[in-house]
Amino acid sequence: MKQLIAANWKMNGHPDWASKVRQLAKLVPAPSAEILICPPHLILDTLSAAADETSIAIGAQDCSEFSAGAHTGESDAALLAEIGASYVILGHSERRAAGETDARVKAKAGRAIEQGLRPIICVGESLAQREAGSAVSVVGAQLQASLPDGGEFDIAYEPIWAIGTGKTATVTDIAEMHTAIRDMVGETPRILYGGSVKPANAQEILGIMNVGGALVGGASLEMESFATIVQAAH
Ligand SMILES: O=C[C@H](O)COP(=O)(O)O
Repeated sequence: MKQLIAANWKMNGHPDWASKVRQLAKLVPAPSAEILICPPHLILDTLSAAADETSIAIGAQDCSEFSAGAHTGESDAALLAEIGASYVILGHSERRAAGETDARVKAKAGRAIEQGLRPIICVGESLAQREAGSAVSVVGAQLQASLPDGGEFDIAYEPIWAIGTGKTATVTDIAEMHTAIRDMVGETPRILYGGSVKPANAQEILGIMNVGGALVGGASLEMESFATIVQAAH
């Protein structure tokens, strides 16, 4: 399977940013990796229209575990798929910090798969957990409790202390964790790395064994920078 280079725009964007999708398509007309942009839900349909006839996929940043109904403020997976999403990020640490549980991530993943979305399930340890030597067991427990029972999905390993901080995990840390995750989940899911991925370190990170792509935050907001990361994939 191709590596997946995913942009998580978080709460950044504007309908005008459709132009960024067109710019990216021009910068990387024949990418060797799969490209995904996950914009805020409010502009997902606009971005999806801009991505039409390009090889860029559009994804959501979360979805509800419920079907349509009395769930104020939630995003229905069926509707996200309808307006152009093919992926959904689930269990990002910024949502886990706001109370998202493993059980809820698992329920959301089940619902997403049912509606034709491919979940990217995020896991990762805090700095305190890494320093205590429990990074692998923390991530293992998250995986056990939050992965769906079937269907196709990807995993993103994002050490919390490396997100938006400019600190990247070392090659050894990434290799050890990705190998541990691979041993836990088997051959199928891609295992993306996320946490301060940027043009300067992308090639090295994407070359590590068992790294199936990258989930990029800050460096995905400018298309020149994101395109360089896409070009570093294999
Ligand atoms: O979802 C993306 C991650 O949170 C990484 O963000 P970052 O590249 O800004 O560190």
